[in-house]
Amino acid sequence: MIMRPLELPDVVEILPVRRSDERGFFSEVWRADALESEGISIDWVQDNHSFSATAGVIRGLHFQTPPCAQDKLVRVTRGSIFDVAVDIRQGSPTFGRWVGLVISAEKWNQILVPKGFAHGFMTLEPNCEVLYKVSAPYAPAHDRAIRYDDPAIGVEWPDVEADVLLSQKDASAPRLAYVETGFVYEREHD
Ligand SMILES: Cc1cn([C@H]2C[C@H](O)[C@@H](COP(=O)(O)OP(=O)(O)O[C@H]3O[C@@H](C)C(=O)[C@@H](O)[C@H]3O)O2)c(=O)[nH]c1=O
Repeated sequence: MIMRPLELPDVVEILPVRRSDERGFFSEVWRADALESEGISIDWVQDNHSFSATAGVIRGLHFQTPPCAQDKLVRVTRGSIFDVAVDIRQGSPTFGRWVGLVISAEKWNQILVPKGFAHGFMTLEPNCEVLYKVSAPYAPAHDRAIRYDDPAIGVEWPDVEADVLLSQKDASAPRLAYVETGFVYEREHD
């Protein structure tokens, strides 16, 4: 597995190796011991799978508040998405900043979005299947959404020449300034 840090510290792109032969391919998509040697140790407790039928579907920006916060490891087995993580840790030097990258079945890459970040994605084509692991179970009372187009965050969503399609929850989500995220930035020890 190749690890590639992104512009926001702690958000990481992971590139699993794909071993191909005449039958197809085999790939280790998560391996605790390999990631532990990179300083990443996470106990996953739930696997999610979502399907979006059209291009332009936006899900997000979502997170669960502490103590039900979730790390997420996201990958795509069909189609492609523009995936976004936003730093929502109060006091963080990068609070409110976002990072985005294309995750696709073709690239076979993954993004690790840690606790303290809101997460969302836009489908870049029809029929996208997104799979992700989370480190805490779904807790509806702690589930929060932030507006995908909050100007204070300024995510540059790609132009996919399709109407944006949102859930009702996401269409009425508040801006980050009005959300109590519950995350406080902890400076790393020297
Ligand atoms: C997230 C979740 C939803 N649900 C239910 C609630 C609802 O009836 C239905 C759809 O839920 P949502 O509209 O919240 O689904 P969706 O908008 O796809 O939410 C997801 O978006 C991405 C960006 C994330 O990061 C995820 O953590 C999650 O928040 O599924 C579960 O049963 N378990 C879960 O873990």
